[in-house]
Amino acid sequence: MFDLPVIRARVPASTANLGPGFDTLGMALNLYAWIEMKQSDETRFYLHGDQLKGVPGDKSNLIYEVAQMVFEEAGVSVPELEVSMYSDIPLTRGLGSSASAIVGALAAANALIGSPLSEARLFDMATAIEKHPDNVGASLFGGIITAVWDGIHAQCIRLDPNDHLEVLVVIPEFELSTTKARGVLPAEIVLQDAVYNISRSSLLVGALATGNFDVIAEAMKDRVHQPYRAALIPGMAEILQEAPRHGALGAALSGAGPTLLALVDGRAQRKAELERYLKETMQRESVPIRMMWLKPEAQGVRVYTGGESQHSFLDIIKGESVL
Ligand SMILES: Nc1ncnc2c1ncn2[C@@H]1O[C@H](COP(=O)(O)OP(=O)(O)O)[C@@H](O)[C@H]1O
Ligand SMILES: N[C@@H](CCOP(=O)(O)O)C(=O)O
Repeated sequence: MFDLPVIRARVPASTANLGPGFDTLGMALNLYAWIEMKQSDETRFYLHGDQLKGVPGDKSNLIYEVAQMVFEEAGVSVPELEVSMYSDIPLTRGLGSSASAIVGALAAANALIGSPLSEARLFDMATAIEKHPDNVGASLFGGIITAVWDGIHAQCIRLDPNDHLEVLVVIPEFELSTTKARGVLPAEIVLQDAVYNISRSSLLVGALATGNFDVIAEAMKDRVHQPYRAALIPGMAEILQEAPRHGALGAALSGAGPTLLALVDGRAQRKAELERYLKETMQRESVPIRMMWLKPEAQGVRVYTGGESQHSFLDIIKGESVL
């Protein structure tokens, strides 16, 4: 019965939209979740680290549910699983924790049964579960992706991130679910706003593809979702407008928020100024935050197929070489 291998997967966090690319642009970040999955006689979850507090440790866990979708699709039965997980990706903050769980579960479950499903099929399934392709595409393929979904199939083009691109994230100490942040959006937008966003989103893809950073401040502006979501995040409207004056290439809400993100040219000398500006602005708004310098992650989900190890799961992920 227990003839299936032990699967370990490392999945990157992601930031979606990058301003104007609502539900289409995504970028993987060098912040990760790790999942170990194996067949078991009884379903058990081992959830490690501060970021997974409150996540269910039974069959209602998203990872178990998504893994079962893979088995069903492939026509195999693996009803009981042992899942260990550690994550550095904060939950419900706009850094793609749900996408990382979905992509990690899809990739691990598929590998567990010998990878019968193609990457393209996993992308379709991930998008159908998450409902938009931006985060899941970035976690699956890494780099920067520009994606479309027709309700059945997802397609994307992946760009290698420019080596000089760095990302400063400002993570408020409160949760904002994607469902709530989508609930404040209007059902329809006017033509001028559509043109405003299409032109900037296209410019941004061009800028990121060519390394022409000069246009990024303009290219990250948005009229489709951020103006509506700004009411949910004190300090956001000011930061999006002013961050370029303090050393950012441009700034945006990360995904559905509440995290704010500044793109930065790593060669610039104004990182301390930007940090100070962001900290002071959020302090003035009485919003506790933490800040993190990140880089775009070129690699998407990485899957390791192995056997039982004499090392503990946490030791294994700390020293990735023994994966
Ligand atoms: N490892 C996980 N296991 C189970 N559920 C998870 C996991 N990670 C995230 N989730 C689910 O995803 C939700 C957060 O998703 P969402 O509101 O889209 O925010 P985020 O921007 O972090 O993706 C959590 O409240 C939880 O229900
Ligand atoms: N395009 C989506 C992205 C949601 O990202 P998340 O990381 O907040 O889940 C949206 O803007 O609603």
